[in-house]
Amino acid sequence: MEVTARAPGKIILAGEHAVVHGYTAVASSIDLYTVFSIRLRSDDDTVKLKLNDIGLDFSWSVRRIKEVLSHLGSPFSSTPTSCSLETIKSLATLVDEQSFPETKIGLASGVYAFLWLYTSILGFKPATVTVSSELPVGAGLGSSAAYCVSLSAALLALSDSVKLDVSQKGWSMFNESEAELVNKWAFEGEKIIHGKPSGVDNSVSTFGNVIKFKSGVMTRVNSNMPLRMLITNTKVGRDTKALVANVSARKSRHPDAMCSVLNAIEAISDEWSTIIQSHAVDDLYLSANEEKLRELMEMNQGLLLSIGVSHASIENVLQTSMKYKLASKLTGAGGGGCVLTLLPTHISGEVIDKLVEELGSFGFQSFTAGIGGKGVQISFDHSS
Ligand SMILES: Nc1ncnc2c1ncn2[C@@H]1O[C@H](COP(=O)(O)OP(=O)(O)O)[C@@H](O)[C@H]1O
Ligand SMILES: C[C@@](O)(CCOP(=O)(O)O)CC(=O)O
Ligand SMILES: [Mg+2]
Repeated sequence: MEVTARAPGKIILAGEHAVVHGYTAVASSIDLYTVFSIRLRSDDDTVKLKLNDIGLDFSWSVRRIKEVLSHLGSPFSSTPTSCSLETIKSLATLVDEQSFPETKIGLASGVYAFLWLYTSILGFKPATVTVSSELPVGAGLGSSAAYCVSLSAALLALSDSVKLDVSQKGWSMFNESEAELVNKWAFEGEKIIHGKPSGVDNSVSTFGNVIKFKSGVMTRVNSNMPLRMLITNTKVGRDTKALVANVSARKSRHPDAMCSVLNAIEAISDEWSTIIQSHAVDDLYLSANEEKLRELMEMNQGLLLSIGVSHASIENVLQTSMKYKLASKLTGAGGGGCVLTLLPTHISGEVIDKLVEELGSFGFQSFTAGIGGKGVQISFDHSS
């Protein structure tokens, strides 16, 4: 039997970075998924990991994994546990032995997260594990969270911790307490990749839809507004962990100024959630709300620039969309990656095409994605 789990990426509508410091963010799932498939093996004693998006394959013998992690005793745990620094070092040994290419070393933390979640949830069972994603990796659309959520979901489906109906056909959902367990394990994985994640990305990937998130607490937001965003990938590589650390360093250098900025970002998130929950009584009301969101995006972006997470490529997208009277803001950690441009309902397809073409002339790639769909899902294939 093969177990497959898929988890969506996300856009942060308002409040990235601020949310790491306990201020509110509003985020939505998007219909681009990361998919993990796991097939347990009985023919040999290896754990094989195929990372299709980055073209890397790994193979560890169970004996070697046991040997390297022997200081942990038995890593099986029914409750989500954090990976210690000492254990990360041991996991790095396992990865180094497979001669990880120097040019892709930034991706190694994802493999550490894999090894931690795998051995913690499933123990030392041989298997073939494959991951592939529709999300750009490291571009602000929450690929790290979708990776950790789909991996945790597939592992838990094979463990004794959750009891799923494996005879179900097609995609099925976890119940609330199972989803909560998936989310908690995924957060432990995100910690390995991000250092200090807020938890907003794994929560929206697990539960889907639109959420408000503050100090580790998620609230579901009932969006009643048709939201359309153009997502532009600047293709400038960046690393969430480094950007989050830079913001924290700036906060300790300028605590009062940063506190004011983060408070202002929180006010923007709160207003976002109020606006999208309101019911438009007519077209006039809808365009007035769209205009408010446009201004909130402009303000949020200005504040993100002030905390040091914008980038020349992001500013280029802002300037270009401004020519079409459209507002944009970075999404995720910034420093490159993806930018959101709000597409109001009245805008014509022709204008969008022209904007996409102009953005394309800089080497950027723009696309739209469905906003606010389901969270993590699981499916079982008995044919193999
Ligand atoms: N499909 C994938 N295959 C391998 N690693 C992945 C994949 N998706 C995410 N990752 C891991 O997540 C990291 C990117 O996370 P991050 O810097 O937070 O960017 P984002 O979450 O915005 O895409 C990568 O360096 C890698 O370790
Ligand atoms: C910057 C931050 O708010 C979002 C990071 O998103 P991403 O990994 O860049 O997709 C960090 C966090 O909330 O953990
Ligand atoms: Mg991430």
